[in-house]
Amino acid sequence: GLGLSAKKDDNFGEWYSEVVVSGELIEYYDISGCYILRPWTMSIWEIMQAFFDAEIKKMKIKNCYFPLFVSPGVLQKEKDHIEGFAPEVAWVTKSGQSDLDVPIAIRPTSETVMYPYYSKWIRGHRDLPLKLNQWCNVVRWEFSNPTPFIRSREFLWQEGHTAFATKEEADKEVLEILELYRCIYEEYLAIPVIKGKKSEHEKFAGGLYTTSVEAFIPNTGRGIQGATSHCLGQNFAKMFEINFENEKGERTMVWQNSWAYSTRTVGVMVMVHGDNKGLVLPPKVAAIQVIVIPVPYKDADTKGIFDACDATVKTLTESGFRAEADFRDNYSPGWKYSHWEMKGVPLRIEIGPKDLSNNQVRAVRRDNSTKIDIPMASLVEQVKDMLANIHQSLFDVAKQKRDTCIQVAKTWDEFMEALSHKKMILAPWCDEEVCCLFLQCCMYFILKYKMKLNASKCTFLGYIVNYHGIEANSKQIMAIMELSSPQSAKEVQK
Ligand SMILES: O=C(C[C@H]1NCCC[C@H]1O)Cn1cnc2c(c1=O)CCCC2
Ligand SMILES: [Mg+2]
Repeated sequence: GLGLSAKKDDNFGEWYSEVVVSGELIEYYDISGCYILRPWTMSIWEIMQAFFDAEIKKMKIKNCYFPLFVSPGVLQKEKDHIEGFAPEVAWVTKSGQSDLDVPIAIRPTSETVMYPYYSKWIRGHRDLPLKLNQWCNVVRWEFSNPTPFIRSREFLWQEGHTAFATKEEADKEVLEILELYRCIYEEYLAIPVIKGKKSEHEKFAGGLYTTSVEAFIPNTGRGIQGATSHCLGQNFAKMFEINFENEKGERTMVWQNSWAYSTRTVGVMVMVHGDNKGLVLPPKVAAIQVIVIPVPYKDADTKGIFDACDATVKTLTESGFRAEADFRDNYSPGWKYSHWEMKGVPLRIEIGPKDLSNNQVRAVRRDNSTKIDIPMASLVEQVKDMLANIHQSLFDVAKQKRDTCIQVAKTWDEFMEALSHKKMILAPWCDEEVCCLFLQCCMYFILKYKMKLNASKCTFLGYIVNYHGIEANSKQIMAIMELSSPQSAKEVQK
């Protein structure tokens, strides 16, 4: 088909909705907030899953699978955290023509599904640590504007649920998992993230403390939560009576963690790296890293060109790269260039009559369109370098864009100034209830006044940056503004 009609910097929302479809990641579905994940998405998801699954297996975390359905009794068990979310819970009330006598909830997350069984399975200290994870879908009947990958009514994720005898073990694992999430974003998706601890107000209500990796979307000037790793303390152990007899024979409650990342990762990758020609896939997660296009010339040696393409794919595949050739005879080379650019394939190799006679190929980078001629003899070496370069360059560009959006604010006026310019604000943060509440109110009126809209919710995430070094020299806090909807961010910009 033709190129994108919306430009990324002119109409970000439009551009995003279009590029996820044109790039063949998503097909829209007739139920609002639900999307079809096409193979181009699943291949990205599976590459990340393979990494994360291998890493948690090294940590002796085992996969399991709990039912999709939650009985109402247990769901209400966790009072303070569930009631804030209740409207989002989807229920099954009928089977066929007949009503169920008791409606059944569909899991929005699995604490209440799993923990009654943790209580049953954990008796003595020898049953600890109990460390389980599941790869599954969850359903949350969101009301604010649905966005593919970022906010949908059903999504895929992994959810880890672990139980330990001591707080020290739990605290340690929270950060080990957070590091894996940083790795997914920075080493696989080439997206810089900030590790942080959420404010009391923003943490998971059922937990003790929440850590997360926060990404930044330059086009909206907003932070976005990338993944979370919570220490639940003994809150759920108290509620679900998950206790054990320790070495001294005392009955004591377990210390728990829960952690997740989801298909939201794919949406963040599209938003950060995509451009007006389409998707730009970081090489580590590209199902096809190198696409080889034959450029036959009317009377040129077409067979020779095709054979050279085959040989190129074979050599690259044998060297561990994901390479394919596009031999379709019903599309022109030019059409194929645009098609594979739209799908974000990191590297294109063209082989025409000249390349053939010079025993070389023409390589074109998707991220910055630079072209180089590569002698067949050094094909593998140079493709390896180019793909590594593309990853690093995608990361550096994203980091530079984010860092230029970080503004230090030490006074209220500086804060306001930065806020109105779609900045990510680095400000001192005391996390005192009063101060936080005051800030919340001010933010609400600012947004309301500025936007003459009823700002549905503005989330002010205070962060204690646990970065090495920063914590040593000051309690500087990364405060990340996440407005609840893109249009409100645009309004603030005006
Ligand atoms: O899901 C979590 C916490 C935790 N769940 C397990 C994985 C890690 C982390 O996401 C928070 N949460 C978010 N959203 C909802 C709920 C909820 O508990 C409960 C019901 C409705 C929607
Ligand atoms: Mg939610």
